[in-house]
Amino acid sequence: MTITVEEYTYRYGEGGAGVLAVDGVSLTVTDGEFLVLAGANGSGKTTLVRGFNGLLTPDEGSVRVNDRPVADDPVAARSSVGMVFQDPRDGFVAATVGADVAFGPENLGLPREEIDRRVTDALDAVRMAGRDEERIDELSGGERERVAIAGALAMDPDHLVLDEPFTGLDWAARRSVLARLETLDDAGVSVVVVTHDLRDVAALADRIVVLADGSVALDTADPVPDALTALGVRPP
Ligand SMILES: Nc1ncnc2c1ncn2[C@@H]1O[C@H](COP(=O)(O)OP(=O)(O)OP(=O)(O)O)[C@@H](O)[C@H]1O
Repeated sequence: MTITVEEYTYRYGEGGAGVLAVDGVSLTVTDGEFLVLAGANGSGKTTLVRGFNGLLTPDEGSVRVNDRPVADDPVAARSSVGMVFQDPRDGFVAATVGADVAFGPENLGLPREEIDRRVTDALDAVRMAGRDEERIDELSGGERERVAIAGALAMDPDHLVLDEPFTGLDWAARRSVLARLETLDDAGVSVVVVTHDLRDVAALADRIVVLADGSVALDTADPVPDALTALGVRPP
């Protein structure tokens, strides 16, 4: 179970004429690996991870998920790679918390009891237990982010990618989500967390990859604080 990125290059703009956002990145995320992808604003982190499940198609290079090219089977990639973005305002498909988290598992055609079990479990992990009936448009920003994380957890993906997941989360929710990520990681799920602040995740990370100007500037299990600072990343 791996995500394999080879020479991923992506340019924004009509026909790829604009900004070169990611410039030939190669990266493998293995089974049960906890990878932190860091880098200053605009270094290409989001553009890179959006290719992991086919939300973006690279102009050059390729992404394979579990040895299958994403371009050949984007539907398989989307169920295998769970993805959560910061400020998931437009990402909700239902009006209430429980219905939204249940939507993914329902589409997998799972039995009702299994769906209910996953929804309960995922809401518990983000400290939203018992709030199934609440309307998403009446939640705070951090609560909405927690629902989005629960939605990804309920899919039970092989890989979980979280783009700036902790920014809006209070300390209790943050600790709870981190504990769940650790459990999943121990169970063999690979976890990719995008951040420019390593304090929350340094203890869990197996490896830290730092992007600068769309390229890999650092790929290490044991980063030197000065090297991180120089790349615009706050050390743990
Ligand atoms: N929709 C877009 N249209 C044009 N350029 C874009 C678009 N999205 C991102 N870019 C540019 O691509 C580059 C990489 O952006 P990206 O969002 O991948 O960086 P990031 O590392 O995730 O940044 P941040 O830490 O701010 O989230 C930046 O120069 C950015 O201005």
